[in-house]
Amino acid sequence: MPVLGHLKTIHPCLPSRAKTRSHGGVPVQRRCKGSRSAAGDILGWFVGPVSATTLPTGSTALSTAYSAPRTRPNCGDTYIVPVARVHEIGTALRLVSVLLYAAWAHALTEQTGPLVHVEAFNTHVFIVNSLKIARELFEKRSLVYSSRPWVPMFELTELTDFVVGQPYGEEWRWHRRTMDKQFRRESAKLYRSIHTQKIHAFLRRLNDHPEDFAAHVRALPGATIMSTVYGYDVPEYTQDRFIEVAEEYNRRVTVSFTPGAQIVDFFPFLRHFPAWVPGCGFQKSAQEIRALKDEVKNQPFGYALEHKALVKMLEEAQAGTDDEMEMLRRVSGVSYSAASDTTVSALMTFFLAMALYPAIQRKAQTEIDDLLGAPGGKFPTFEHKASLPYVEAVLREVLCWRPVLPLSVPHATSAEDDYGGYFIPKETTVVMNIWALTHEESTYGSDPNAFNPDRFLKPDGTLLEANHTSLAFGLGPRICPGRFYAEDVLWLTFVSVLAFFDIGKAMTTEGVESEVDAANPPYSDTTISHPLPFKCSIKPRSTVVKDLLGGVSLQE
Ligand code: HEM
Repeated sequence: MPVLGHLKTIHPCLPSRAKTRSHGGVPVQRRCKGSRSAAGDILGWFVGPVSATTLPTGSTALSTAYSAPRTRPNCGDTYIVPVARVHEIGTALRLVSVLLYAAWAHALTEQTGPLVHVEAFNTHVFIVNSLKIARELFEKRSLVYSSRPWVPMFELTELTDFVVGQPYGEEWRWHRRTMDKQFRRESAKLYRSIHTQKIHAFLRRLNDHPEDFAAHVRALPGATIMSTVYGYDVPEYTQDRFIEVAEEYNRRVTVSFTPGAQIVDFFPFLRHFPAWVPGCGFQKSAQEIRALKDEVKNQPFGYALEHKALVKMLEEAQAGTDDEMEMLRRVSGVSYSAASDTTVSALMTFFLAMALYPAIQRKAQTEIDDLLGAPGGKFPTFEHKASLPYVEAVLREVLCWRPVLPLSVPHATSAEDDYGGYFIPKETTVVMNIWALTHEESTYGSDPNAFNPDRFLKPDGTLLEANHTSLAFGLGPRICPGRFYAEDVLWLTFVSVLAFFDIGKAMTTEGVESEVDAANPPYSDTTISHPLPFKCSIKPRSTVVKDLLGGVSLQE
């Protein structure tokens, strides 16, 4: 079989300029003595840098790699990986994408160095695995490290309409200021009555149909954000056009932007070719995504203006110029995409963790019961937040144990830089490995892989000062603007579910608890990582709870 390409992973530290040859301004390292020939079997190749078991399936690449034991590669080794035994180019490109993920996954383990360089098809990616370096690059040197990589599919699908895809510069600043204004800590508090209303409706659905908990979880963040941004109430239990389009947009964007998923990612000149040219089917896909994006941006915004919804963000739109109106359309348009899937992931991790760690669930419930009385007596509210440190610790641990975006959203350099004597060229992709940062033993203790909220508490049960949660939202000027909002939705959902329900492992048909590996439950290897579908048992904690939630009137 022909060899179609090479993927090099360089482990685990960057070469200094003095020690390496330079190729196109980028350091090149010596080849590892143990490298095998280009005719090698692809599985055989990965015995070295990446676990062989991660490769053929792809879908389990990250989760497998988290646990796969492996030996530490020698500092400075270069692994040349042949992409062989591949029958057609599409498969080859997908495979390269899997290889990239697998290489990144490898970087997730503590055996690698604090900074890893991966190169594929002349694309250079630096992965930051240490909090110290992350703070240095993304915070102290934020002028250089706050842009986004240029990806042909971003351009073709006009992702740069949205703040998340915009390069660092004036337009991004303008969008970002508006976003920050609407979602900063104080503003986020204004949306708490919306959260309360939507979360109470969610509890009622959970009570009525616990077996459909995943569907209820999926609906909740969308309902809160649509109400917050557009004053639009998503109808319950029925198909909704705004939600359908936004979900379809999210799905298409996720699939299309998997690294290497499109041939145009490797051969950018193809973006100038029309869709009918063989191999340019990505053009049709890009056109469909553009149409969905326009719908996401325009339709609910039109609704809000038509109904004169006095939503905070849109108050300014009434008197805005055309440019300001377009900016508001975009800023509100990105909110659903950014808020929904991310929050769903964290909510699902919560249900999973509670099913897997019953003692922790009991401890949180005891704290709540001590404050509110017997289950079903009272609804928890934001007023109770400061008195429930253990619940807050559960929230922090959910976000750190299985970070929603394990590799964040890629950054890019807007100028060349030297770090620790190593050269990082302009327009290099730089990935903040949130997973590695939230599993650093020096910060999180000796067993960072266990679900253990106590790591955020002092011996007297009060919370540690440092807000570790924020790492799950990134660092520096591109830190998630929706973090306060998201934390509010998550906190009230967690505390309410714990107050009213017991979550346990699902029973098999034989009546025994189904087995899940508590230390390493399977997750998807997508940019936003989700627990793979699982079942659990959800039961009201008392008949009082059942009656309370079954009642027609729910507290606002
Ligand atoms: C659990 C929920 C969430 C998590 C874990 C999360 C995490 C993140 C992360 C890691 C980034 C990338 C930061 C970077 O590039 O360094 C990000 C960006 C972003 N998030 Fe969130 N997010 C969540 C919810 C939300 C919500 C609710 C909103 C809006 C209301 C939001 C809006 C955004 C936007 C607009 C960006 C792009 C910022 C920029 O490029 O300047 N996110 N988020």
